[in-house]
Amino acid sequence: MSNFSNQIRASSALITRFKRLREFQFCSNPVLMRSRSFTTTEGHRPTIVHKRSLDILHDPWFNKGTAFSFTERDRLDLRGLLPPNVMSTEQQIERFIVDLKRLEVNARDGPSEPNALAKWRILNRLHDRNETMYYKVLIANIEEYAPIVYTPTVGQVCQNYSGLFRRPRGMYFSAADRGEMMSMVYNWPADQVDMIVVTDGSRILGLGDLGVQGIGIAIGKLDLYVAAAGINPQRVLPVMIDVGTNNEKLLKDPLYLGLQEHRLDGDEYVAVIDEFMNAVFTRWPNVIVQFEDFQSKWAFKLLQRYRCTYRMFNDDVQGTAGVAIAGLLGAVRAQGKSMIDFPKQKIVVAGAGSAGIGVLNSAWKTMARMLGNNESAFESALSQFWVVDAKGLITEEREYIDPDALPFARRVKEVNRQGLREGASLVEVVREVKPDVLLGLSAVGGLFSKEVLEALRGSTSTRPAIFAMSNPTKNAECTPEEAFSIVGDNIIFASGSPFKDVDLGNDHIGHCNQGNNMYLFPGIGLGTLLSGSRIISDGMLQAAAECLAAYMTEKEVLNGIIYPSISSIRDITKEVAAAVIKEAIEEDLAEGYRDMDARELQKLSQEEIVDFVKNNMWSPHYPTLVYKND
Ligand SMILES: NC(=O)C1=CN([C@@H]2O[C@H](COP(=O)(O)OP(=O)(O)OC[C@H]3O[C@@H](n4cnc5c(N)ncnc54)[C@H](O)[C@@H]3O)[C@@H](O)[C@H]2O)C=CC1
Ligand SMILES: CC(=O)C(=O)O
Ligand SMILES: [Mg+2]
Repeated sequence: MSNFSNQIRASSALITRFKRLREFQFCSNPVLMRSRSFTTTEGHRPTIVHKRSLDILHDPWFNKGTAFSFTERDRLDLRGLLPPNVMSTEQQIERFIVDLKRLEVNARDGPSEPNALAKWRILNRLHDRNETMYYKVLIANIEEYAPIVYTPTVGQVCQNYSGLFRRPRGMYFSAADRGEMMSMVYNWPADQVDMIVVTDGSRILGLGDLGVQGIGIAIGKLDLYVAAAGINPQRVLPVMIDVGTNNEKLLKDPLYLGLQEHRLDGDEYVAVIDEFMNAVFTRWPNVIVQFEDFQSKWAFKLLQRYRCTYRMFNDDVQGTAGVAIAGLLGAVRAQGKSMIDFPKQKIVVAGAGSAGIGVLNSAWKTMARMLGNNESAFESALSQFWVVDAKGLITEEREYIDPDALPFARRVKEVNRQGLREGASLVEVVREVKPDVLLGLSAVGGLFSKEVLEALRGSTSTRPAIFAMSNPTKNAECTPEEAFSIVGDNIIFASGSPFKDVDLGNDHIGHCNQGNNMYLFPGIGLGTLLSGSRIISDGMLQAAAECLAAYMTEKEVLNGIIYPSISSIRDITKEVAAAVIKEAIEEDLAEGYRDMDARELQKLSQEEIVDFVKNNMWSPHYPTLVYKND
């Protein structure tokens, strides 16, 4: 034992001497000295920790794994608990990425779905070991790994969650917890929570009711909050409200992790959500709650119920609407027209659920505003939309129309004049209307069939736009290959989940945009947090959408690029957050954040607001740790 200790001490003394020598050489080289400030934790204050030894290694927040320095290992009783070689962060990441990539090399037929799930597993395990490194990897490789932690793979993760579940992440409130939620929220270790993403699992992406397994989508969205908006990962909380499931397969599955009873409904359901909202806002009065993937039946009702009382929004209704508006305005510009021509666009929407109706309402209001914002402007704007759901074209003749879809039901006489009728099929509608835009939020993969796309060739637009926005990939209404090959090279194409650009030959690229609410929700949340607004107003949401629309340059939109690349998501999120703050200030809603009170906020210029946002975005780095026993 003592021999062994002596050996360790001797070799570590040697290593220390070698390191000092290297440090000396390093310090005497001014170029290396400059670059050093980027690679060490110098300049960051130490973090006081109240644990040592294995407790540190098992704590993903403090853990640095093989990157603990020798002095730190001594200080924190870690000596002997880690392999002796001290790695830099860069080395750690390289080792991790090599492991991740090995899967691709080994896969017989190239990257495949099981591969994607395996990547998720590896990333998730990294998250459990070392959160700092996890977010470093995610931020540095966002284009590659957003499709793993978010759509499309997150859909598969939710479908398989019972099997994938390892360490718990987030909180679960169930129908069985009624009356207990107020005390339960205190079981969460963090005294401060900035962002909650909550789902009841009733409509996960386009995959339907996945019950308790829907927690995966809340986790995925919050990963983007950290990576894109720089929300501190110690202050995010994924939440699953398990009120049962109507998915018969899950009800019978012996491995299912949730309540095996049918969903609560009516007043009983609302009482559970009310109790949850009351509990979280009591413990964390400044938290922002994002509702995610609630079935349409409840999405609108809960939004109306809470939006004037709590800091909350519904991402599927409001985030999607903003992203769609930005894309629709981009599509107008891509035709070489001014945005103000938007009210002339003929738009066919397939899908009248939470997402479709959210988009329609927002597009209607945007057109009406451009036309003068009066009664006749609203009336005239309405005539630009044709809505098709599972029963076909919605007209006033329909026996029951969801109240949220009612404004968009076409007059029967009017559609008759157009050669259409109640329940007309999508292909008939496209053929007769000859729309500028065909937008899908139906959750039906392949809905934009060959016939539908052929009908769109008759569009009166110089540059028809196709938005196949349903997720995940297999639920997209069509693929970009289908769209470009059938409708033509000149179209604008966007999809909810990522697809590769299409090679059109002759050095031409058919650009595939990702039209996903990920471009807005992180900025809406961050902007609300930093403004200190108690609610999220329509104006704040509109400002977010306009900011995204204006982000793209004229050259980009003319090339068919209407959304930014995901690699710039941190930058676009910063701009969106600043736009949200500016609007909150203008509407007199901003109450300030920490040292920046409402009056100080009001004095900031546009650039200063952007700097304020930037300075409050968390970035992953290892702080120096110091033990303190109290
Ligand atoms: N790209 C993005 O950012 C977002 C995409 N979505 C996607 O939108 C889809 C729908 O979401 P929700 O509106 O909440 O779902 P939902 O289930 O409430 O609505 C689906 C709608 O599609 C209609 N529909 C079904 N079959 C149809 C058919 N054959 N033809 C035309 N319409 C049909 C239904 O009648 C219903 O109105 C999901 O796949 C979701 O992933 C949702 C939010 C954001
Ligand atoms: C993107 C998203 O929120 C959805 O598909 O539901
Ligand atoms: Mg969603």
